[in-house]
Amino acid sequence: MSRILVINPGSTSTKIAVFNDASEVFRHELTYSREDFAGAASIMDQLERREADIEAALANDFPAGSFDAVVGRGGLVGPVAPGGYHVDDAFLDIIANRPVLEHASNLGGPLASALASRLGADGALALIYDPVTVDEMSDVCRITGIPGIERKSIGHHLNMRAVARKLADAIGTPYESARTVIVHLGGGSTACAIDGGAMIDFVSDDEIMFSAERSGGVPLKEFVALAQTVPAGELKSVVRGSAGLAGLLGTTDLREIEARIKDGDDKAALIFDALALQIGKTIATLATSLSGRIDAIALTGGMARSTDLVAAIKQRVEWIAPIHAFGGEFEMEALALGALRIIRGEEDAQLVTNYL
Ligand SMILES: Nc1ncnc2c1ncn2[C@@H]1O[C@H](COP(=O)(O)OP(=O)(O)O)[C@@H](O)[C@H]1O
Ligand SMILES: CCCC(=O)OP(=O)(O)O
Repeated sequence: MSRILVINPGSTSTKIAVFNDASEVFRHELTYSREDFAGAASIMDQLERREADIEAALANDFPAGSFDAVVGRGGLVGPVAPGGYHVDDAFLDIIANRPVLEHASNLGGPLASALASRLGADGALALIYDPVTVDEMSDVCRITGIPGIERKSIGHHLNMRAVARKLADAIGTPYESARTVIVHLGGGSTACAIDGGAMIDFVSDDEIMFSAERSGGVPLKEFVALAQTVPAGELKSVVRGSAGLAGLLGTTDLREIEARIKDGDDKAALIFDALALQIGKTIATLATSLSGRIDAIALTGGMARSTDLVAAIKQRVEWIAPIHAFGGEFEMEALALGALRIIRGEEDAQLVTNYL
């Protein structure tokens, strides 16, 4: 039996789980407020506190030597192939000194490395799996109208690939030959088109659909004008954090918005309709990348738990292909199963230096 520690750092939480082979035997969520990290100038400054909290949460049940592998969600390391990666010095150097973007998932690798040393058995692996910057985009999908600006494949690859496999099972088509569109709907929303097992096109959280707290795509002329009025340090929060449902309706909680609609709030109803429309437009865009030949579409992430939102999206785009909802995320399971395949030798863990 192999024992695997799974770590998933988010902006306000660290989710941890322990798996004995493929069976989850322990799960815990450590939550944080803004004040907890008030003294942390960068994401990496949160490392010590998060590491100590994970060790404390595991101390009673899992002493030093307990784990064969520690696998983290992460991070913005740069364009790499899908799969598992050793968290080695080169990986840690990139994440600490030149990540693609500041994001909580950058802590996944450093936490996996530190905890494999402290709690791992002899030779325990420190891994990440399907990092946020997996890139399989086809060349034609990268092009924009501005020389030097290319579209990027940055988002929820880990959950999307796990859901794509579930979708393939649900429709009875091998994952490797299914043509699907997968949409992750959460704090940030991203989406991809899959053909031949590869994510050949990818829509990031700043391109089309807005989400709970991110802007999606906006008219550039308006944005350039706005950018001239906002201090440089505050611009990021205009598109990430204070945007989307947070900016439009003052809450990131879709359940609260649905309650407002039931109470007769017309503005909430309009924004909800716009949310479904923008998600539908994202799906239609990716349908074009698959030349319209699509077996099925999957909706996942927290917002895919909303039956009303799923119905509103279906109404817009079910003409493209059947739509399946997989509410929530499957990241912990995906990380554990990826690590297990590596421990069993069914898959090789790679080195980021092979790509970067
Ligand atoms: N049962 C539900 N019904 C409607 N919306 C939900 C439900 N559960 C979660 N959500 C919404 O999903 C969004 C958060 O998605 P999630 O994937 O958990 O986010 P994160 O990106 O932070 O992990 C929020 O807008 C939340 O209100
Ligand atoms: C940075 C890309 C991945 C992402 O947006 O994750 P969250 O929605 O968890 O912030």
